[in-house]
Amino acid sequence: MAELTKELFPVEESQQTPKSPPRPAPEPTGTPTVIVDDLHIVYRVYGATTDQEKGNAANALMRLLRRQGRPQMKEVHAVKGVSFVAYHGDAIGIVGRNGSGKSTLLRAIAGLLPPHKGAVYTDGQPSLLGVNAALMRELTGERNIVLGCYAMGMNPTQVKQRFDAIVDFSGIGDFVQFPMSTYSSGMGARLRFAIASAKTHDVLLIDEALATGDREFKRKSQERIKQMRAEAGTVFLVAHNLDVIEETCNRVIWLHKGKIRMDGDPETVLAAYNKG
Ligand SMILES: Nc1ncnc2c1ncn2[C@@H]1O[C@H](COP(=O)(O)OP(=O)(O)OP(=O)(O)O)[C@@H](O)[C@H]1O
Repeated sequence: MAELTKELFPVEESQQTPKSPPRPAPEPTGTPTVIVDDLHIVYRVYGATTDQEKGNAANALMRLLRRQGRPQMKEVHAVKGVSFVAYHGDAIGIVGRNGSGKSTLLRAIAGLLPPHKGAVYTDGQPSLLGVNAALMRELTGERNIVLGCYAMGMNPTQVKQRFDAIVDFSGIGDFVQFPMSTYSSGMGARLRFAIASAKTHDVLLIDEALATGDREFKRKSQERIKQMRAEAGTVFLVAHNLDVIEETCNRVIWLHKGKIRMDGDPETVLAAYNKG
């Protein structure tokens, strides 16, 4: 998740505007699965300092004294009036600079963040698969597979049926018997993806999950995403690696400072994004 100081690489507005007018989003291909209607997400950060308060001893002392009273509150307007409709079979890549609101949008679609204004409607249960997805580090891979499958609504017979395939797909081998705290970040990400993709999801939200796997795992996971699309779910994918998005998605949404700058086919949107 990004931090407050994310806007590290601002560029001129004029540089970011695509030369050709944005193409409309692709024609609907199925029934709507996710409707995002004028969505606004605002974070409230307590104890934040203002610009005038930074940087000297007197201000630091004042801050210390003020903390005895009510903490200061700062609002971060992370998503600003985003609207779109996603359909069955869509794999939508979300691109944008650091801090543009990609992870926030995914978390809002997953129902983890309440809208400040507007609404998200989903047909079916959205599942968010992020690099920090909730597996338990102190438990073994085996235990996490079993608990993860139960958490996704499988019964014991289904868990037994899928267990070996999950271990195979993750490629972690004998490490499955060790606590996840002994895994590298890539191994953890692979296991998370293997568990989450063992089930057909109505709406699967993937946040950078492919970024840490090696080349072979990336190839396998792209195949799996294609398969999930074919099984009529909707996939959202946030990744900084644009090749992954180009190869996996049929549609791309470009977020800029919390707003949609472009929504359309990958070729057009990524070309404009790369120029920006
Ligand atoms: N928990 C939070 N509390 C306060 N502000 C937050 C929080 N999470 C994100 N933000 C702010 O919201 C804005 C959007 O952040 P977000 O993480 O959604 O962007 P992102 O596009 O996913 O960034 P990145 O590419 O770096 O992951 C940023 O200004 C960020 O600082």
